[in-house]
Amino acid sequence: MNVQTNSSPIEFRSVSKAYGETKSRHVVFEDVSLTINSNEFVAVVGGSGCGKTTLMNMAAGFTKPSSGKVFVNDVEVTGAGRDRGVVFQQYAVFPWLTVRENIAFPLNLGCCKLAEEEKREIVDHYLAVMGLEKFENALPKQLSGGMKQRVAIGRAYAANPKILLMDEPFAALDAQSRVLMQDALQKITTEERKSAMFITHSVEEAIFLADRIVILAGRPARLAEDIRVPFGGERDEDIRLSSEFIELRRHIEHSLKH
Ligand SMILES: Nc1ncnc2c1ncn2[C@@H]1O[C@H](COP(=O)(O)OP(=O)(O)OP(=O)(O)O)[C@@H](O)[C@H]1O
Repeated sequence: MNVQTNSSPIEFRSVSKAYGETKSRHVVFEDVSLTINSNEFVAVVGGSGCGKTTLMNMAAGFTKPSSGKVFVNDVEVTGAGRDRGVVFQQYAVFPWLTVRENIAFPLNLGCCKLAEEEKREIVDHYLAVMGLEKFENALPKQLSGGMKQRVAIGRAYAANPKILLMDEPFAALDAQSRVLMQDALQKITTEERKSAMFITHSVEEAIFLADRIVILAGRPARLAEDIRVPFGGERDEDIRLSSEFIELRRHIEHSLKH
C-alpha cells in the first residue's frame, strides 16, 4: 500500500519576482518568506495577479525567482522533480488513457520499479479513495470536470510525492461539484498527510481545507498575513456554519479588500 512515511517542507527565502526589462519591469511580489512544514496543508490566497501561481511555480521548479531562494527539503530548487506532484486548474489528464491507466501512469514510468500486483493495489486504492471504481475503464471525454479532477488528484497521490502543489484545482467546477471535491480532498489529505501548497480564490475553500492560510496583498505583493486555521483533523461540512469559521472568513475577506 502507498503509505507516506515522511514529507519534506518547502521554504521560500525572501523571494521576489519581476517580469520584463527595465522600463516595462513589473515587480509581482517582493521579499516573500514562507515555510511549509512537514505534512502541513497551506493555502495561499490573494487578489488576481498578486503572484500566487508564480510562487507555486517556483516551488514546482517551473519559474526561477528574480531574487531570493526556494528550497525543497533543504535543497535549492533548480527544476521540476518527482518529489513534487502538481495539480493544475485545467484537467491535466491524458485523454487517450482510461481512468485506471491515467492513475497508473506514474507507476509505469521507468524509474518506478514496482511489481504488477503492487501497482494494481495502489491504483485500486486511489480509484476507491476518489470514488472512481465504476469509471475505471472510461476515457476522460466521458467524465465530468469534477471527475477528471479526481483522476488528476488520484494520479498525483499514486505517484506518492512528498509534496503536493495545487493551483486552483477546483476553479473550473460548478459550486456543487466544488464542494464535493473539497470533501474528497479533505478526506484524502487527512488520511494521507503530505506537505501541500494550495492556491485558491475561495476563502471558504481555504478555511475548509488548510492548516494555515497565507495572504498575499499589495502592489508589489508581500506576505500580508499568515493565519493558523483553528480546526484540526477531519472536518465536517457543518464547520462552515460555525461562528469561528464565519468570523475567520470575514477577517480574511476584509484583509483581501484592503
Ligand atoms: N511569463 C510571464 N511573463 C510576464 N508576466 C507574467 C508571466 N507570468 C505571469 N506574469 C504576470 O505576473 C503577475 C502574476 O501572475 P500570476 O499568474 O502568478 O498571479 P495570480 O495571483 O496567480 O493570478 P490569478 O489569481 O489571476 O490566477 C500577473 O500580472 C501576470 O500577468
